[in-house]
Amino acid sequence: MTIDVTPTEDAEARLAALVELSRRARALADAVVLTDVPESEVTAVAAELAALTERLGALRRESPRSFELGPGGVPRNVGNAVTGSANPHALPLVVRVTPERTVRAELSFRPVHAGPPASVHGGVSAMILDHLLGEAVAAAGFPGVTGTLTLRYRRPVPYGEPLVATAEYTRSEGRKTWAEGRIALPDGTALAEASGLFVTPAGWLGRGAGDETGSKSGQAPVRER
Ligand SMILES: CCCCCCCCCC(=O)SCCNC(=O)CCNC(=O)[C@H](O)C(C)(C)COP(=O)(O)OP(=O)(O)OC[C@H]1O[C@@H](n2cnc3c(N)ncnc32)[C@H](O)[C@@H]1OP(=O)(O)O
Repeated sequence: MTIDVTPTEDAEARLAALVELSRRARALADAVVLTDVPESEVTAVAAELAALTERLGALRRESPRSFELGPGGVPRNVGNAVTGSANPHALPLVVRVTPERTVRAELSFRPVHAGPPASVHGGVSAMILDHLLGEAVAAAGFPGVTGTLTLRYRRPVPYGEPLVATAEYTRSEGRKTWAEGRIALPDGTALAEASGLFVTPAGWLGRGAGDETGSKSGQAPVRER
């Protein structure tokens, strides 16, 4: 995997502007799903948005930014659909690895994530848990891609309320690694639970810290098996 940019002061300032643009785009999406303004106003705003989209499209990349090194050599993935601060689709989820190598994220879904009345679409919860389980296997030294993901939806997941998502590695066998996770209320009441099997692609084995496809790319070093 190649690294997109060498960070410079200008690149960081430009990224900060993209992060702000993404934040405003998220607010726009929520405004779209909640607006009750008259049709004429909706039509006028749609026309303005078309013009803005054209301005942004004047210079286009082939794909969103991927893994890259930020200041201090810290890996990041600002274009990621779940965690990317420069991707309007992302919450963005901020994932922390605990000293025990479990992972944890505090999150709050928004109206744009609605599925059933007053609650979050099950596929959106699955997306968050898929990512979090992936972070858990990576934190344990067994990075991989999702092979299977199983969810149990225990209670409706609300939007607009603080929630906590956690996940942990459970076991590994050859290139297969299992993890479990959940989205819960702050008091620990589980709303959605997930278990998943992740497969380390054969091409990732034998790569560790310092390899171009290892830690430099933001992918955790692969543990000996
Ligand atoms: C720090 C950064 C953290 C980032 C976290 C990111 C989390 C996001 C995770 C994702 O969303 S990844 C995107 C969704 N997943 C994919 O796109 C995966 C697409 N599938 C593939 O690329 C390949 O099918 C895959 C790498 C999963 C397997 O291909 P292989 O050719 O390596 O599998 P192979 O046939 O050699 O099988 C190896 C073992 O895995 C098992 N296996 C393979 N695919 C499986 C599967 N899908 N489900 C369960 N088991 C599977 C297979 O049975 C076998 O088990 P055994 O060793 O016991 O025989």
